[in-house]
Amino acid sequence: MPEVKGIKLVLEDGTIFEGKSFGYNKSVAGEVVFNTAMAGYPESLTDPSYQGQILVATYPLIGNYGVPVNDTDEYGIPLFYESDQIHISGLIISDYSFEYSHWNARTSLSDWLIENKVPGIFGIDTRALTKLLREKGSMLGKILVDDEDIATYDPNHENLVAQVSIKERKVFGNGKHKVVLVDTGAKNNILRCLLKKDTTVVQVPWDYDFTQEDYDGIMLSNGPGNPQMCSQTVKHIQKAIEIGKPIFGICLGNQLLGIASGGSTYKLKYGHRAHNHPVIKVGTNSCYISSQNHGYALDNNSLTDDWEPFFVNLNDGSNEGIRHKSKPFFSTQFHPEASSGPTDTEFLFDDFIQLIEESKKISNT
Ligand SMILES: NC(=O)CC[C@H](N)C(=O)O
Repeated sequence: MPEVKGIKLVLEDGTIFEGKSFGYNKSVAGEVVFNTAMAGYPESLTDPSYQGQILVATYPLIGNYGVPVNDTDEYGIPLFYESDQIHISGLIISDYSFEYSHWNARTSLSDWLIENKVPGIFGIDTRALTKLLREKGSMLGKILVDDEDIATYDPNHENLVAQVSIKERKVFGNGKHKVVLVDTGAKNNILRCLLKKDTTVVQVPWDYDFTQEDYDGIMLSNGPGNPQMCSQTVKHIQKAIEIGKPIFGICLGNQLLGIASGGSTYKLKYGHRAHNHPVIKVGTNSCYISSQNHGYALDNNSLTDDWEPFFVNLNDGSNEGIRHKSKPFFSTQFHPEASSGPTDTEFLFDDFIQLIEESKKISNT
């Protein structure tokens, strides 16, 4: 790869951070967001919810464990990645570890970024950058190589879900509960968690009318961008609400279930991207530490009469999930499948299967 004279991050407010390249030397534009997780960069970089975003890792040393081999499980699902490609547009870090060591490392983070044509900058004061993003909110930005300039790009004006969703219906496993996974950018760990529970998972594109399937439950996945862009998925969710079989939504799935039931969303100032967000289960004293990655939130006050907040964020009071007051529908804004992040709320997959079992019993009587 040709050497570059310089590489910099330019924010929409004009702030410039100069650094050194350790990825592919290409200029890109997108939304600049930060994640405070201490580990899990292979999972974050391949999370489809980051489509269109330039990611700032606040943990000061990145790259020390390389990136993993691309082995797959018995269903052909990658064991260590959340999708088949890198979804971030660029990576901004403080210190890059040129040495790496891990039992399953295949290559270095730098080589992986270069293979995938994704730029990376190190030597950035990520503390100063993050403080700025916290004060002013997430900003658009550009990674510029040498003296090049490119147009600004706001990913939230696009239907990013259509870019990352699978194109064809796909079936995994052969278990007793048939779950339709509505893929608006699904992370692989949602599939893995479902398949551990004696399910057959039918993964379908974001705009597919899944109500035509003979299913026991619906899983609404995570996904990138502004939830208001997914009106086609919302239309099908409204049909599924009428049908009445169990529905479980995660992250974008929470926002879409909320919109389908009459609620509204808004953009958070700088979003939640971390492994340590405390959420309280409404009506209890139970607090869970959760993995999160979202820039939008459902407005707790916009929920319609049949719905109530399920979880609330203990840092800022924002919505972290909803549930129907009488029907088997619930969702979370955080990631119970984690990957990476704490697995404390994975029990929600058991709750979902239990709802499926109860609903099957009722329809058999
Ligand atoms: N991880 C997700 O599903 C994110 C949902 C949505 N794109 C947001 O940023 O709020």
